[in-house]
Amino acid sequence: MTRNFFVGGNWKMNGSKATIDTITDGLNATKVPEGVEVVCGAPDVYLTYAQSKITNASVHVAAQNCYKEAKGAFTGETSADFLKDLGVNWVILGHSERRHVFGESDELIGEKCKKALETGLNIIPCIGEQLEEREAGKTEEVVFNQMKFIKENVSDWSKVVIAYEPVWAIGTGKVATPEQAQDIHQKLREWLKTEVSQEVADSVRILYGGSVNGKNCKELAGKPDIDGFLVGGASLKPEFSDIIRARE
Ligand SMILES: O=C[C@H](O)COP(=O)(O)O
Repeated sequence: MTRNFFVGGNWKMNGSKATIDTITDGLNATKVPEGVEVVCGAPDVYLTYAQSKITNASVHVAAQNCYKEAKGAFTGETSADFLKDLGVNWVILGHSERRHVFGESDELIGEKCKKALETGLNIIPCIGEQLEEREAGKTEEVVFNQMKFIKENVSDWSKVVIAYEPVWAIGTGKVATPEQAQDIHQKLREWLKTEVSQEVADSVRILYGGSVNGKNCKELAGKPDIDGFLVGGASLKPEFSDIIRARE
């Protein structure tokens, strides 16, 4: 089964109109290989601005989070319905910074996945172990448990792209080795086969995230169960174009 290569950028809480102009100029000038999907997670306040600047038909805009309710007294939150209304069809959910800086639980992330899918969005749910958990030999236990809460809330797997991001590799410059990443990706695919179906295990894209850059992307992209990346820091830089073309 061929899974189209997928490159997500996560700008996190970075940017300004001026820097978005530079980033989107780069994206618009990038020849995205056929079949490759590119989605960039912009801060909410810049979603419409980023959309207005992207002319490359292969590049789409994502939100970095949304809430589990459609509307109401939830000051400061963004609903999946708002995103849909703006024509934003992708949302990153359960990023490690949402989990560990803002204390989002597996339950809440599951509810957000459910609501976003019901609203018609495509979702990029994120999972990944912390350093102590890896060192304690608990990586599989942690990521399978995170997957359980996602699975219980997924109605349509064709709208899901999973991002495996070991927390110790995020923003640290300490990338997982291609073997470490492949090992967990392959185990996640096995888990999907057992817990969901062979078809879903074969078709769902599993991205790697954590210190991906223009130099290390090719070797990671060569691994059979790595279907793309979720890129933080390097998605703000010109090297993001090299990552988009990592399989060439
Ligand atoms: O969502 C992206 C990840 O947090 C990776 O960030 P990074 O590429 O800066 O390590």
